Amino acid sequence: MSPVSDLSERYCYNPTLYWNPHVEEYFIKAYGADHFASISKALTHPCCYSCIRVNILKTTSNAVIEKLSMMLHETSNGNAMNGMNICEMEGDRNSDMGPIQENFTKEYTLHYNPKGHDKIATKSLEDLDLLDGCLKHDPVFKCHIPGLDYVVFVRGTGPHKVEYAYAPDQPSKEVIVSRKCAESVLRGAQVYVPGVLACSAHVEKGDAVAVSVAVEQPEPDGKWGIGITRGIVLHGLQTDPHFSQRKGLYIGQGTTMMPRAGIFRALEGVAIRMTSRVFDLPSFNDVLEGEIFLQNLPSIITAHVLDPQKGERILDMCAAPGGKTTAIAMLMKDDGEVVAVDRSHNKVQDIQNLAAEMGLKSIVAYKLDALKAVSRRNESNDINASKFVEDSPSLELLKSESNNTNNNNVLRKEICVNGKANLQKSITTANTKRSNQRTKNGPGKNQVGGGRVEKSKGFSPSSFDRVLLDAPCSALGLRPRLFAGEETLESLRNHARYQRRMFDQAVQLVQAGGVIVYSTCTINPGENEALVRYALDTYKFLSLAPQHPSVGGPGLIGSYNFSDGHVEEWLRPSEAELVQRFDPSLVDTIGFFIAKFNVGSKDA
Ligand SMILES: C[S@@+](CC[C@H](N)C(=O)[O-])C[C@H]1O[C@@H](n2cnc3c(N)ncnc32)[C@H](O)[C@@H]1O
Repeated sequence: MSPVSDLSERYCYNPTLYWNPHVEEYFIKAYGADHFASISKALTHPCCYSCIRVNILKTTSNAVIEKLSMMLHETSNGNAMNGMNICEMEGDRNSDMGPIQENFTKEYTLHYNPKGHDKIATKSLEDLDLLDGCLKHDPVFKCHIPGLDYVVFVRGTGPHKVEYAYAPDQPSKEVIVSRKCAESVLRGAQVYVPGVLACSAHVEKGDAVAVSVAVEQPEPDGKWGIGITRGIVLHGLQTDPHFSQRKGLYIGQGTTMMPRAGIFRALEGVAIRMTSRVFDLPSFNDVLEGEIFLQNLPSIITAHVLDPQKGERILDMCAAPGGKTTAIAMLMKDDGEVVAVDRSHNKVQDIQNLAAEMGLKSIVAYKLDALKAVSRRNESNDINASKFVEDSPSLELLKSESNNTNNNNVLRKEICVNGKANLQKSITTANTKRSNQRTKNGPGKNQVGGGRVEKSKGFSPSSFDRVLLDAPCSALGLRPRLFAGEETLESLRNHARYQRRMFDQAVQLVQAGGVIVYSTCTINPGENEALVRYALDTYKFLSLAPQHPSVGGPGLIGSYNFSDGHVEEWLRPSEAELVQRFDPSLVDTIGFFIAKFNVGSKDA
């Protein structure tokens, strides 16, 4: 093999997804080897569209489309919008994924699949002609599904062949980034300082560098590891860490924003600005903040299917970072109460911060284990918050703080999020002192992200109109994914077990006549259907919602796997119409599952 073709094989993007061997065996049995190989392949690529939820309480889809189009227009005049390049809109898909993407926009096949993979119908999608037209002419366009016109798509391109600036006679300047960093870069992000693991010697600010990713490899002890000490020098030699394994794991080329030493000394900041990417997707970091939210389409649909109404009390059981919570509050026009719980303190803060950024006041967030979401009899506290995890100054005090410090925004955010009756608590002298201190000095570092989180002891039975259980899962369907080896058969089984127990809590908390939506993201075959069957068998007053009026079609029950251009409807093929409306390439999660239950009389 000539050195040049050797290099072109090396400097390309053609990853193999590693699985735990038992899990791989299990999936191959379930899907068949070819189908599973195509799922694996599709997982390593990002969806070629970015999906944006417009905050219609602050702006309109048309205004967002106009602003984004203007930004893209500036891009075509040479000013990059976070890396998006409108000139490449027609794309130069390589043979790897190109045909799949083509299939997605033209046709898909429906399967009814209660047990096996019996194909029942193949349909061409007339709706998609319209969509196809949009894609060709408009890089930014509104979702055509009735009722979802607050969703906007921005088209990206890829995979592209990147011309790495390597000179065959000398080692190229290179950077290795972490897997998490690479997954973000594939979705449009820049390379930030903490993501850089290794770098060539003598790299200066402004150098062109080839960017590759270190993916976990099997180690002799049977575990997975990357075997790189951060800061290590790359020499462009076979002896470099991961030299041979990095073949086919190049995600683009970029320009260093600081010299090598700076990259490993700095705590934050952009280390490399990507100039050529394998996938060209826009990054929305700092773009129209508060007006738009980047969110996968199935997540948006989940909140939509819950169909929350103004004035209602809604529970979001595993809520962080708050994507669906904020979607629910927006659909309720911020009128009512959205109770968002998560078991992680920091993640509850994320919910609070997001709610504040989006200007939503109807959201209250608590730290709570969803497995204990129903309060015990003598602890019933539908004031809910039992105590603050961190100090909790009164609403009035927070207001005065916000007027007196330089970090008004952050504090105002906290007031917005926590500004409910239950915040009006007595405060201790110590709290007052600390708060006064903050008033004087401004909030400390810990407060900047929103330092107060309330703990809940749970909620009274039948105290919610609707409950969303966005159950924790393997998240195996999220794209792009460069490593899947951490999931074991045991962990897959555990997810299923916990989901059931959480569902039991949801059933107790929702009132008769209410709604439960169960959603999860996994490619684990049969798992989601098993929960639905368990729910219907155990709770006779539950029924699968036959219809979702605001979407204008039959209910959204089932999952769609589009790895090879096929959508699979698992439970109710007669209700597949809504899925038909999707262009599966716009669905950026493989195997997302949503089931909506109507709650009848619990006495029955
Ligand atoms: C799939 S994510 C939820 C995503 C979220 N619904 C959204 O749309 O932004 C799962 C979340 O469940 C939380 N979680 C896991 N186990 C939990 C438990 N026992 N109680 C409460 N939250 C839990 C995790 O901390 C994680 O934030």
